[in-house]
Amino acid sequence: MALTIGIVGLPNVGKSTLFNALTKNTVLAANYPFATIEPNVGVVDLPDPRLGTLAGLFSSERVVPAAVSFVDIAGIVKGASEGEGLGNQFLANIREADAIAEVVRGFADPDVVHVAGGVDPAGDLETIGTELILADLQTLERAEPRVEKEVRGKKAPQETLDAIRAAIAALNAGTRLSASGLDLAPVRDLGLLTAKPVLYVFNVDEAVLTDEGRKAELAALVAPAQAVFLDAKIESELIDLDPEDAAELLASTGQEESGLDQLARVGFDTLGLQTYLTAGPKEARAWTIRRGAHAPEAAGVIHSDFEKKFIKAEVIGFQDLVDAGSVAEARSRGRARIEGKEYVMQDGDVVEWRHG
Ligand SMILES: Nc1ncnc2c1ncn2[C@@H]1O[C@H](COP(=O)(O)OP(=O)(O)OP(=O)(O)O)[C@@H](O)[C@H]1O
Ligand SMILES: [Mg+2]
Repeated sequence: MALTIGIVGLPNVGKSTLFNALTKNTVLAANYPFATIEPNVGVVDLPDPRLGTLAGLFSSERVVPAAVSFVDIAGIVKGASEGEGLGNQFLANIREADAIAEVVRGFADPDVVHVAGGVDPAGDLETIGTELILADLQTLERAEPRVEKEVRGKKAPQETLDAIRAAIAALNAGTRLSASGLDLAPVRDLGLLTAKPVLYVFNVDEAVLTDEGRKAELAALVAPAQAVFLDAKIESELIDLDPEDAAELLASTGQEESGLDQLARVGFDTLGLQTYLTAGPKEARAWTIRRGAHAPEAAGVIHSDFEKKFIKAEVIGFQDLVDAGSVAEARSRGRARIEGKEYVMQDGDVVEWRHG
């Protein structure tokens, strides 16, 4: 499952700095608005310390973590839907994304220009929220006459047209589609942006990172969506440090976990995803599945035949395996379970599939 997160936000708020830190790439992060024009795509490994442990137990040659790809696009300004700034055509680059990470500026540095005049997280959230709604309205209003014609020609079901009209009404009332309660399945192909889950990344400085009250205020602006607080500039320094120095730098800003690890974790959570693990002499590997997925669906992530010809699975909880020290010992302790089609996967299950 290629999980893709599209990064949006105003110009000059630190999207590319964050993207660089995520991907250890060096895309142009520059102190002027609209530094990014072409979209950048980077694939990031989801950090998972369990894989190293598994690789040790199985003497695996390599470790293959789950991956998340991030897409960094140009900044969006107020009026983008009417062509302000660089317009909103760049949003097309994230139509395929599974989720959106919205970067909001919370850092003060007066040397970094803010396109709307001053640091104003609430105002920025409003601006981007509105532009995403307007972008979806454009998409839907363009689709409506085409689908209407298709319905007349019996090439599309009436239900698609109804869904388009209901979505237009919700957006005109200022409601994001994900909060509209509408069944959006008939319009899935349109890649509507406000239908995607969003998480918010507040790009802040040390003053905010160490101020629990301020963080609570910012989190409240986006609740019930999740908020991650990080300093994109520090994150980009962290990735060049060895683990000890990195931990020290983090601790000095009052954090236990790097912002990037937080982002990966919260991103998975927002999307309702989890991972299960496989291990052998070749590789120890994490696989991305939906929370609540049954065993055959999880097997299908490796190969569609595993799902079609699913028979059963041998499942050992990660901690049980570590405690036992080997699969053989876990079996003799009765910790290796044989599970069938109805089994609901748990995060960190170590699995061996049996298929026909
Ligand atoms: N937490 C931070 N504290 C201070 N400065 C920061 C922070 N994060 C980013 N910056 C600075 O802000 C400037 C803009 O960053 P960046 O180029 O990443 O923004 P962007 O959102 O990608 O902009 P654009 O939309 O123009 O591509 C850079 O000079 C960067 O170093
Ligand atoms: Mg940029």
